[in-house]
Amino acid sequence: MQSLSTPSPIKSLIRPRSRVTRVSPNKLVLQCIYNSDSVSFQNGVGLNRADWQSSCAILASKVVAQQQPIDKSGSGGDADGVADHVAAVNGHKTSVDLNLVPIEKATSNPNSNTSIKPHQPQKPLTITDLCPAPMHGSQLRVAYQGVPGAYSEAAAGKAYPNCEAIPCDQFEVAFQAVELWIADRAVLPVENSLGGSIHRNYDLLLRHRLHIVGEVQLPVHHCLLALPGVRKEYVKRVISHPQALAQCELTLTKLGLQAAREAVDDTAGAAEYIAANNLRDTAAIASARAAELYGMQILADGIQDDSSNVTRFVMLAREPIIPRMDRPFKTSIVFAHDKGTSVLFKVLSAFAFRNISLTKIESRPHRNRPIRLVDDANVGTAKHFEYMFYVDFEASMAEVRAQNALAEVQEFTSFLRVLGSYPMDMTPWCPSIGDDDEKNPF
Ligand SMILES: O=C(O)C(=O)Cc1ccccc1
Repeated sequence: MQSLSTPSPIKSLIRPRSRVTRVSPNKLVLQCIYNSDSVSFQNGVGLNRADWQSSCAILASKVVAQQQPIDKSGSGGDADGVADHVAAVNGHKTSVDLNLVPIEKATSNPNSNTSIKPHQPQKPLTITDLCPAPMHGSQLRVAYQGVPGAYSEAAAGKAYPNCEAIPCDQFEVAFQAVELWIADRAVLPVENSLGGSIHRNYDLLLRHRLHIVGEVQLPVHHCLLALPGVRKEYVKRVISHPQALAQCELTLTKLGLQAAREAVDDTAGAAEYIAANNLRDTAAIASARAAELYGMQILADGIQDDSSNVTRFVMLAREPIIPRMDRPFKTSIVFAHDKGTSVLFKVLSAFAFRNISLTKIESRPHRNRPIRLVDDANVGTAKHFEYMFYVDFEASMAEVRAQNALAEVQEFTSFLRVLGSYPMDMTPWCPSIGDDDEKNPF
């Protein structure tokens, strides 16, 4: 049975040396003059793009805050202070003076010198000026890791209906595709309700300067796939993404499969590999769509160990979205601290005292400084592992309480970055098909 023709995934891309900047004619050009940091750039050239985009978020938060009642609780955080809070948090330790100048109308002659006119009084900015009209996914190109039939592809379709999903052979490639303007967004799994966090993507979030602009929670329904005619007894090997293998471990054992488990890059890729190589002793854990795409039969359906198996994906973009307060928002941050006692307690209390709920705390090795040695003449040298801490909390950066909490956290951390402030996925979901009691008698 021939597999359907499917686009081949983007292979590794050359890591960009300089960030590609492309400003569309109607896009405002930020002329950001940073004081004390002595960092300045004109027309979006000079400072790296991510800092420029953070400035957009700063400006946007300032604009949004000016539309919100100012917090009179004495906890500070007036509208004027908003840019400083968010500026400090995004790594700009000084206040930012933003002058917005509209660029010249694009002329027909590309070589004409469309120099920026001196600043003249312009009509007041509105949110629409800073928030390009959503494209509702109709023209969006969305990079994901895997091949067609992967759950990441399904997540891309849930996040951006009618988008053009672009398969990439590695998570890193999906990041680079967005940075190189090959894609407009990337959708990547970050955690699963059974298998836990996908650490690779937490590390990549720190290494790259993309912004989290949304999340989708996707119920994952695993199937055991094999070539037509293959019986379960013939299977000597089961291959799939490590997360999928972990999510189906108990069920595979209960199915009596005496087969070796082998991890591959993605679930649908496992099915494609079996079909392409006509492997009659190998089965894949993948989606029903992968079975259809690669001409495979479903030996067992709904084999995840728990019917409420959900994977959380995040959507990444080159620019942050404007934090709002009209719907439930979540904010993701990453921080590190040098030394000092009970720093973690202080960080958590900065949120607790403002009644902000945390939904996630994840620690990852501090790649640049994995171990800190603390000498004590009396008892020798203590070796402290150094960590980066990722925290998700349920508040929008447009809220004064969130800005104040981060301003406080920034006081006792050596590094703090806002990965994104974005709408929570509130879509109802039904657990995967299957009788939960029968599968989970414990
Ligand atoms: O391999 C895939 O299909 C992915 O998209 C990664 C993944 C694997 C298992 C559960 C959720 C996402």
